[in-house]
Amino acid sequence: MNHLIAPSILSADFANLQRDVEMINASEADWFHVDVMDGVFVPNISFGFPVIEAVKKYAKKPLDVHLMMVNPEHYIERFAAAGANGITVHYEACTHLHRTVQQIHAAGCKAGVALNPHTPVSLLIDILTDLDLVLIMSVNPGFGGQKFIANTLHKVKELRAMAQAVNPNLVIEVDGGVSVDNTASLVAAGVNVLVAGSAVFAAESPSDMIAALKNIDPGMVII
Ligand SMILES: O=C(CO)[C@H](O)[C@H](O)COP(=O)(O)O
Repeated sequence: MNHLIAPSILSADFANLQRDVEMINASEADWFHVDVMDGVFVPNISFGFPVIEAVKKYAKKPLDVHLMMVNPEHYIERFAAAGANGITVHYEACTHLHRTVQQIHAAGCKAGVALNPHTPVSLLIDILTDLDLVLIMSVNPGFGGQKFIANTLHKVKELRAMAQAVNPNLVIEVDGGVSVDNTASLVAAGVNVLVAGSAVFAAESPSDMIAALKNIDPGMVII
């Protein structure tokens, strides 16, 4: 599949949230990426159900909800009810990851697992067939505007090779420091979904930047 773009509303202007949501609706973006931070799993607090419900009210594209929180299994059904189409939990936050993935599917959502930069992709081998998506964090989660960690490219390639045998339709997503400088390399390595926050919202024209990220040709890059 062609790669998808998921602008992260963490970087949106919350005083003008409806405007930013409508900009994404009208742009070439494919999904909305929604970052939930609890102040425990990550050293930041973002937003919860009311903001997701507000985005859902205007969004015309799927909501990809990334839970950076401990005990996500306590809240799966509420995130689904708030409007999530896909829910991603962290490997590092789930003691019973397989059960939590089943719970996400039972709530009617696509199921994803996120890996922090230090977590090897090989740890997912026994759950890969159950997943719709793996999110490889390319920064330490908690804040937008950080520098892309270059080792992410190796992780993407390794995961794509692992998935080829057991789950060739696995969606690989990357989040953190994504920009026009690394998009082609990431797509060439096997990424399907690029999350971009500050690259989009700090651009002079966010919708033009979304188009630029979307239309990069991975064939131009040798990695
Ligand atoms: O949530 C994040 C980190 O936890 C992401 O980095 C954020 O979604 C994207 O921001 P940016 O593109 O500015 O790195």
